[in-house]
Amino acid sequence: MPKINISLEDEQRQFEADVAAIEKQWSSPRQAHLKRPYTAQTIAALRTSIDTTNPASSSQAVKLWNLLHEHRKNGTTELTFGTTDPTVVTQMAKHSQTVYVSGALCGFSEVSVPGMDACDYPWDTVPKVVSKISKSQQWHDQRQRQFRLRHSQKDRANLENWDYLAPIVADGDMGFGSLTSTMKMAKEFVDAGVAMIHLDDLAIGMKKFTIGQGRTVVPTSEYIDRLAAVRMQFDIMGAETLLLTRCDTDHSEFITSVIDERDHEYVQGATKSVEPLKECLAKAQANGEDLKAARNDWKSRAVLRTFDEAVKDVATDSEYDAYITEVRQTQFRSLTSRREIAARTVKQAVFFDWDIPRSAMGQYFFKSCVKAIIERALAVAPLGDVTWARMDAPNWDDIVEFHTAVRKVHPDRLFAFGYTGDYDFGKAGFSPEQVKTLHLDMAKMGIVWQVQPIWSLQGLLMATDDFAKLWASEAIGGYVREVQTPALARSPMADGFEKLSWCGGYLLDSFYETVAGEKIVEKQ
Ligand SMILES: C[C@](O)(C(=O)O)[C@H](CC(=O)O)C(=O)O
Repeated sequence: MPKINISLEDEQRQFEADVAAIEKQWSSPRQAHLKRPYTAQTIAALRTSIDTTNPASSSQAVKLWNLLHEHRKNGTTELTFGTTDPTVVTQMAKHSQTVYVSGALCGFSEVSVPGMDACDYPWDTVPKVVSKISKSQQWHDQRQRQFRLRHSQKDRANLENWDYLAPIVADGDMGFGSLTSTMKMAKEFVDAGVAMIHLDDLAIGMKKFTIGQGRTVVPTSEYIDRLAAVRMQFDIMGAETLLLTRCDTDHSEFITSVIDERDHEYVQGATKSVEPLKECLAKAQANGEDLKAARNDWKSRAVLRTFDEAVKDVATDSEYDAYITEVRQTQFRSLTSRREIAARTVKQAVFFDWDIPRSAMGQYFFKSCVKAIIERALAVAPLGDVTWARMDAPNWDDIVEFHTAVRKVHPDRLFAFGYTGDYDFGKAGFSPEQVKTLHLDMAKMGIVWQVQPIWSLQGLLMATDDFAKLWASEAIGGYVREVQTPALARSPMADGFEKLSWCGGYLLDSFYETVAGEKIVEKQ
């Protein structure tokens, strides 16, 4: 292997130039809001010798950044939906300016063994789908360009000209493993051409929405580390890729560890001396009892409370006032510090044990509230570009409280919001009129990117069901009437249906013609 032929002085000069370029990028209007826990020197030293600092992901990210800022300025919003299918993406491009690749959808349709959205598929599943979609977008852009440019300038006025290169936003879930898995995933996303990815604070292997138990979050410090790992990977690549800091703390019921005192206010403990939950459930299982009922019975016997609530239960009003006033003098108090204040301000002993309720997997009980979500969102905001507080159910007051509080600290913040498929707006107190203008009302709070992530599960399945029924009952007669005729009627130049344009027939011909040396473009 030959040695690298560079003098020590040149190597140093190159390194200093790299550092200066990184610092310049970090102070640009696109990146100036970001705060890293590392220096440009560290990043410059982590790079390879080959310049990889201009990936397609960067131009797509800047396009998205500009689009979202335009919406923020105008009080409007981008509306998109989730898909994994490149053919669907071509039609979205006419109406939406971004595309969403949902992890839930990938878990159903893009894996060898499908399953519920538990993020248990390989970490490169979603990046691969982004790559597929991005290549397809580029191909549609290429074949449209070629089709247009084979027409005279005058004729082009009547041809469609879609922006197929809609920035792709993708689901990075919780990063799928250790920090290095998260970095690898971020790298694959950038290489795939993604414009923005979101990462959340859920615990790996514990993402559960459906079985009557809430979700599990990781400590704030672990959430921050995850996002810092992604930011570092983007920086190593010199990428402008956007990071959407999603927070899944809303309605989470567990936390994996109490290592970070910022979380202590929300951890629940037993306030009665009962047997550990784990033992109670093991006994119930051995006796063939209903585990859910046993769990609920145990919870009512253990009387789960946060430490502050436990103090309130035993203190007089004036004792509690003295306790909470002192607690609030510092923003994040550890349990030890809280216990110490209670010992001084409250006469009665406070029984509180957060180990008794721990699950067999070691989780602690966690009491979610809007304040906890706000604190987490603020803790990670400097590492990211857009913020999303994911909600299990739409709650207008919570939405307003969250966005108002974060905007107080970051007035220019961009926000995202996902409408989960089974949101029951009526049950959540929304009138039909409110739902009609909800996207606009949210836009006014800076929620500039709004997504229906799993449209495929509701919309596409319904459309497919309808068509399958029609085809089975009316065959080609039904097809001609309901599909072919209206599709062809979208001429002139309905995207995809005229002159084999969508299918790339002309592009294919032009490859053959070009190789054969024929002049195919009538230049004006
Ligand atoms: C956005 C999401 O992460 C997804 O995978 O599409 C899901 C969607 C959903 O559950 O409806 C989520 O919000 O967690």
